[in-house]
Amino acid sequence: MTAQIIDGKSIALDIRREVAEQVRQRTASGKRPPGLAVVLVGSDPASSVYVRKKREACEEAGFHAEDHDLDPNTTQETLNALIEQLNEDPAIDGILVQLPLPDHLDADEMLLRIRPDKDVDGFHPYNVGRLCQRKPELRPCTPAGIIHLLDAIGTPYKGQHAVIVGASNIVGRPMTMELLLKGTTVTVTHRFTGDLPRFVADADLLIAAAGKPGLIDGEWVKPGSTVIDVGINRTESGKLIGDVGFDAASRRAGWITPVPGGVGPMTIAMLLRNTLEAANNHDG
Ligand SMILES: Nc1nc(=O)c2c([nH]1)NC[C@@H]1CN(c3ccc(C(=O)N[C@@H](CCC(=O)O)C(=O)O)cc3)C=[N+]21
Repeated sequence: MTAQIIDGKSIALDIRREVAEQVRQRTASGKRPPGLAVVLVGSDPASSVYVRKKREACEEAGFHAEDHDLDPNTTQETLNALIEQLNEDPAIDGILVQLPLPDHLDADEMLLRIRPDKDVDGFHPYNVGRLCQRKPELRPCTPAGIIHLLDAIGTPYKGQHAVIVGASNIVGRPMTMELLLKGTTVTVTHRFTGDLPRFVADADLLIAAAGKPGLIDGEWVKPGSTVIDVGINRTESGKLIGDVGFDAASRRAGWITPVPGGVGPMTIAMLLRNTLEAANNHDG
């Protein structure tokens, strides 16, 4: 068996075109364009690449995009003051503070200060809680993007066993809630799970989000299953690879996402969607 490739890049482009069209309609009817503020503290090279991609996507969609590049030594007080200013700014619908923050800054403290209706990452405790309550408002971008991909291939969800590898706040935990909402049976594995191969072998849906290159041997994958690889790891030669051994996995799976060109572009498409949604909510 050879898995069919889930073309996240192309599905993401469709969404971006759709968002751009809706932005055109908004502005044609006299409304302001959606506004996104992207805050980057320091200059971690990987973060800079992602932030640049987000900013480019915003411009292409016709958003008002603001860059706030802060010094790596920025204090919590300065960051708090910037968030306060963006919370009050009527031209800004979404605030994204790129993670991870430098070690001296507290991300949880920062997230609490973002107005929940501007929290386009879906990381504020209010939005986390609403998703857990089964009443999602702004939803985390990567899990929402994965659900979009799974819907696109006609995933039946109910009666399926999803195994999520990695329990992070940005992917594993919200992904668990999204799949529960769909009626899937969910197992979350993490660094203390023994016998990972046993769980992987039972997964109809495998969501690999550990951020460890090649953690999952493709030979463990259940035949005919769907494999979603969220890992983005750069090898010494500069190549991007996921958490799953792609070649062996694609001989066994029914569907598989590539890295790059799978989940990554969907994350950005969902960020644009969330920002448009926030803008629509802000107009009344
Ligand atoms: N507050 C916050 N929100 C985030 O959404 C957030 C974050 N912090 N910190 C870092 C992670 C990572 N992330 C990615 C977005 C796009 C690609 C992406 O477009 N990847 C391309 C290739 C990228 C490349 O060439 O390096 C792909 O997979 O095809 C990847 C990763 C968002 N994140």
